[in-house]
Amino acid sequence: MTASYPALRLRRTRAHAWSRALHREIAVSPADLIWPLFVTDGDGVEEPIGSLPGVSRWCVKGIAERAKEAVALGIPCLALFPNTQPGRRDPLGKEALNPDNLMCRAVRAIRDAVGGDIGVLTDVALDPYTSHGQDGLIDEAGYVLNDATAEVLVGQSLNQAAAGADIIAPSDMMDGRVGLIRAALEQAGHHNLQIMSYAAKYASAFYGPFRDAVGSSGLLKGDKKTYQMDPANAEEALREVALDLAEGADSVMVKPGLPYLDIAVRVKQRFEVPVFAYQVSGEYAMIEAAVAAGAADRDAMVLETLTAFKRAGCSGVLTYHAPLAARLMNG
Ligand SMILES: NCC(=O)CCC(=O)O
Ligand SMILES: [Mg+2]
Repeated sequence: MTASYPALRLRRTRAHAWSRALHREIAVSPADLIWPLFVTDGDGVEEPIGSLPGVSRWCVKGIAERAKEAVALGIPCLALFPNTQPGRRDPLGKEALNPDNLMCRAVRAIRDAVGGDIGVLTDVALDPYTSHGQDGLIDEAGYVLNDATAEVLVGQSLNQAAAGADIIAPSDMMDGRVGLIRAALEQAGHHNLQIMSYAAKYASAFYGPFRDAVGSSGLLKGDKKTYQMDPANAEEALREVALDLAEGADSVMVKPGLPYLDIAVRVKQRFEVPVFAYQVSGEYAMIEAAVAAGAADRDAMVLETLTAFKRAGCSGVLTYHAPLAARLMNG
C-alpha cells in the first residue's frame, strides 16, 4: 500500500543536495573502472589514434607509466590490446604465442612498475595478430574455424598467464573455449587466474575506432557475424552466459555497453554473478564527437553513462574514459 498525491510527493526528497545524496541508490567510484590501453612498439612512443581523440597507443614503457597513473587514481585494473607490427601478422596469428610479444612485454613492464598493486586483464583473440583481421583461423572460404581456433586460444592464454596476467579475457566468441582455457590453466597450476569471458559480444557497428587502434581495420574483409552475436538476440545472450559460467568463467561481459544495457540487466537478474560491460570505442567516439560539436558536457555525460552501467547491475565498466572519470570521481 502506498500513499498518493498530495500525501506522496516524490519531489520532497529531491529538494536539497544533502537529501539527494542521502537517497542516492548507487554510487560510482574509480574501483568500478577497467582502463583499456593500446600497446605499440618503440621507445618513448605515443601515437594518438585519429578516430579515438584523446586516446593513444603507448610503447611498453609508456604503458608502465599509465599503470602508475592508474594506481594513483585508484583504478584497479588495466586491459591490454596490442598493435602488432604488420610483419608479425600471419594467417595463423602465431605472434599470439610469442612469449616476447607486445602483450607479454607490457604485462611484465606493469609488474616491474607497480608490482601487484593493479590487475592486468589480457585479451584473448587473434584479430591483433592475423593478417586477415579475423579473430581466429579461417578456411579457404574465409569461415572462422571454431575448434582449431580454440586450440590456439588455449596456447595464447597460457602464454599470457606465464607473463603474469591476472584476468584472461577471451573476446573471440568461439564455442567451448572457456572450458578448454580453464582446464589448461588448472593443469598448469594457475588455480587463481580469473577468466572474464566476453560472453555476449555482439557483431556491432560500434567497434570501428578499436580496429584502427590495433591496426586490423585495413586488413579485415567481410564481417564477424558468423561468431559474434546478432544485435536482435537477447535470449541467446543468456544461453551464451550460461555456457561460459558452466565452463568456468568467474565473471562475464556484455559488449558493447549502452545499447545493450537490457542484456546486462537480464544477465545480472538471471545469474547473480559479476557482470561487466565494455563501453566500446564507438561509444567513446560518439561522446567525443558530441563534445566537439558543442552538443554535450563531457564530464557530465561520462559520469552519467557510468552511473547507468552501475544502476543496471554491472560490477564494473571497461571504458577509455577511465582516467578522466576517476579524476572526476576523486574530486
Ligand atoms: N576485444 C576488444 C574489442 O573488440 C574492443 C572493441 C571496442 O572498443 O570497440
Ligand atoms: Mg560463447
